[in-house]
Amino acid sequence: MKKNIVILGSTGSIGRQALEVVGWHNSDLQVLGIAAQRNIDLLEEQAKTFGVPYVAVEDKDAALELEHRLQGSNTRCLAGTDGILELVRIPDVDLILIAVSGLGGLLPTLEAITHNKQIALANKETLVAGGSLVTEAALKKGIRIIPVDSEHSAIFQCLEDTADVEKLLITASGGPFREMPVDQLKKITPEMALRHPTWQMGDKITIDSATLMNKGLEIIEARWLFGIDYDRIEAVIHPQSIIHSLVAYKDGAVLAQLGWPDMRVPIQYAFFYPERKRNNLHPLDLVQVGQLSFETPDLGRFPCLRLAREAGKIGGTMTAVLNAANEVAVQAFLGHKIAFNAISELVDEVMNLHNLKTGKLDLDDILEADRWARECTRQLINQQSKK
Ligand SMILES: NC(=O)C1=CN([C@@H]2O[C@H](COP(=O)(O)OP(=O)(O)OC[C@H]3O[C@@H](n4cnc5c(N)ncnc54)[C@H](OP(=O)(O)O)[C@@H]3O)[C@@H](O)[C@H]2O)C=CC1
Ligand SMILES: CC(=O)[C@@H](O)[C@H](O)COP(=O)(O)O
Ligand SMILES: [Mn+2]
Repeated sequence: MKKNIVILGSTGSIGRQALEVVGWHNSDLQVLGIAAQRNIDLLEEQAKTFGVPYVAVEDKDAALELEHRLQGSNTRCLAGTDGILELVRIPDVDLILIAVSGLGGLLPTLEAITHNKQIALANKETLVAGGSLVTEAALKKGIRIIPVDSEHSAIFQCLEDTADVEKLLITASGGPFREMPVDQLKKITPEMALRHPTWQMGDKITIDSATLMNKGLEIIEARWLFGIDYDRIEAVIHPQSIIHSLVAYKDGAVLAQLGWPDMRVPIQYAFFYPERKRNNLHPLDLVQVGQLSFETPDLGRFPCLRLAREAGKIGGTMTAVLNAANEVAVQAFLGHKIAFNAISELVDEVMNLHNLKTGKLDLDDILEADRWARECTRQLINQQSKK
């Protein structure tokens, strides 16, 4: 019997690769739903190519236009966040791939858990902002979240008994500015920061990789996925991106997962877990790779990594604030409104201004912290631009 899947964020980098994986395994996988924010041209094409019965578009005007275009076809169009949540609830759906960017992943993830759907999670912002809420809900329902983020997929594949784990070692490429003199960092343009050395990804995560916020977010993501405390999660720079992460055990053994930097591998793994399927990807050739090297991250050069770890340790609403401030700052940088180093400065300032809430958080606490931090970051950006 085919596995019925829904792909949220199908027009993005992960979503497009996920559909490629579906194309390799079309006798095992059926796409029942796809969703995006507003790229209706690609959604329409994907719906036709994969015979998808439901599409959802977050932007309501774009949804109306797509609904019009799909009249007379076998595809039904749903609109807005409610439409995306409706997609998640389709009774026959077995697995939801959450591959939207940003906090837009939180509500669909919670909805998927409520409706007992298996989750393949690419979106890291969901666990950064709402890790306690999401993992508690999943635990209560007995739902296992299969990580798609390459490092977390690697750890998931290497993980035996968490009680025996000494440390998780999360690898980082170091981004395009690993060796740039610190005094030149403020001259970085979005075009320079979008040239990732090893991975082809969406804009937001590519900027996060350049600031190393991505690694900070991934440390928080790992804390929630694997229940390991922050002191036992380390980031290590590995510029070749061949080792996707490692698990060190108390007896001195270290397990790692290796492969070319290609997200189709963790996507396929999550679709078929615990089964492994053959595909036509080039096998890893260690002789061709030649050398694997490692460095300690430079926290002076990359303050975002330090800030993320601090936010994680503070806990409560602070990680939602870190995430929201970063999302707003990254968009402002991409829009040429602020300098590269202003991203970390803004996140730092917003974290300092935040009135922390700790203890058991509900969804409203997280959404309110997110709303406050976005507004605060925007105000700080506006004040700066008036100077
Ligand atoms: N790309 C990668 O290799 C990796 C990505 N990830 C994580 O996966 C997630 C997706 O990344 P990536 O594919 O690079 O991102 P992209 O920017 O390439 O794609 C984002 C996708 O999400 C859609 N989207 C954005 N916001 C919403 C929303 N509110 N509601 C519905 N759809 C929305 C976009 O639609 P539209 O096209 O209409 O704008 C698009 O389909 C991120 O959280 C990222 O951190 C993790 C590891 C690797
Ligand atoms: C592919 C993937 O999982 C990304 O999160 C990747 O890790 C980004 O590269 P960096 O290691 O440079 O952050
Ligand atoms: Mn990653």
